[in-house]
Amino acid sequence: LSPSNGTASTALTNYLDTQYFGEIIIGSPAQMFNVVFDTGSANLWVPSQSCSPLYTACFTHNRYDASKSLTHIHNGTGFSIQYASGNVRGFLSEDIVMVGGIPVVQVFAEATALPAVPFIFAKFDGVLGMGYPDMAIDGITPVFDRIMSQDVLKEQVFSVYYSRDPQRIPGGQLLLGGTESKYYTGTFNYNLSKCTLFCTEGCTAMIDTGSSFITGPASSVSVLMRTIGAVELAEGEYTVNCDLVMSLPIVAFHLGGQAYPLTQEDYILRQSQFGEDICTVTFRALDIPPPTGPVWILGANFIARYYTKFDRRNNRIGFAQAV
Ligand SMILES: COCCCC[C@@](O)(c1ccccc1-c1ccccc1)[C@@H]1CCCN(C(=O)[C@H]2C[C@@H](N)[C@@H](O)C2)C1
Repeated sequence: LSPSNGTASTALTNYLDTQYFGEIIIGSPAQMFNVVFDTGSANLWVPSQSCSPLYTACFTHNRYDASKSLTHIHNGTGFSIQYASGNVRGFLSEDIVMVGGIPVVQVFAEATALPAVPFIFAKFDGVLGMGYPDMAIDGITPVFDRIMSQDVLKEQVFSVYYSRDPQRIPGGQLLLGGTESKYYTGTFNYNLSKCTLFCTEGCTAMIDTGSSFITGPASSVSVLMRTIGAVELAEGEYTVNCDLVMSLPIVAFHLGGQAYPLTQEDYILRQSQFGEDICTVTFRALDIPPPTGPVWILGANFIARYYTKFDRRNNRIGFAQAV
């Protein structure tokens, strides 16, 4: 926490433009964990020392050891959180959690059942939910809400920078309490709380720092894919011929009356597999049922282009051109 200006910065790692995560500390003495700062959820969990070694994904990640922390407070309540990829189960504990150098006494979950898929592919240990309290399982006050109630931040906001270049250090930044001028140009445009997109049903969008890609209603995504000549490879996953990438159109999202264009650089993920280039389109079809859906989820590749300010004071989201 830089005392001068009431902000707290956490450097993020960018793994292949698909996983962005940063370091937090839990307990005394410090136990370090890499976590995804996820605006699509609102709970903190990390793998537990008491996770059975049968769960490979626990074994290959840092695990919280309550018996080694002098500030650990027992809770023991059961915990389970459901993601699109399956659920994570465990039990609640309480301890000092440090984010960007700010300490909070936090109730979090120790994961004792961590599904191998997808967590054996995770370069991070756990998830720190940055979403609203009404998303929190077991009514636990989220980390950022506890930090805001300490009145140590200059502004009740946090900002996210995701770099587009895996070689760039740092791979991103989470800034609590303000915005980092070196990561954006121009001014912020704010969206209305309920932003509509080009889809006819006037669906909404959510900005999700914990999603790698952009997902949208299957009907709209398939129209978009047909327009750009992409072919469906696996369920909801599309690819294009790498030679045609340069001729792909710009795709713009309209949020709060403002256009947010994405170029092919922003929405094509070029990976080489077995020596040949695969060009994956980073739009995915995902039908989320009402009342939440239909909804577009704008993930990392959108945030990498548009530096995002989550303004909790005014309940709005601001975007500026990312550097
Ligand atoms: C930008 O960094 C993204 C981190 C990767 C996210 C992710 O790609 C992932 C990859 C490998 C291993 C684990 C996880 C992963 C899985 C669960 C939680 C957090 C990370 C997720 C894969 C499944 C679908 N998905 C979500 O539902 C995500 C949606 C989001 N809101 C979360 O709540 C779950 C994204």
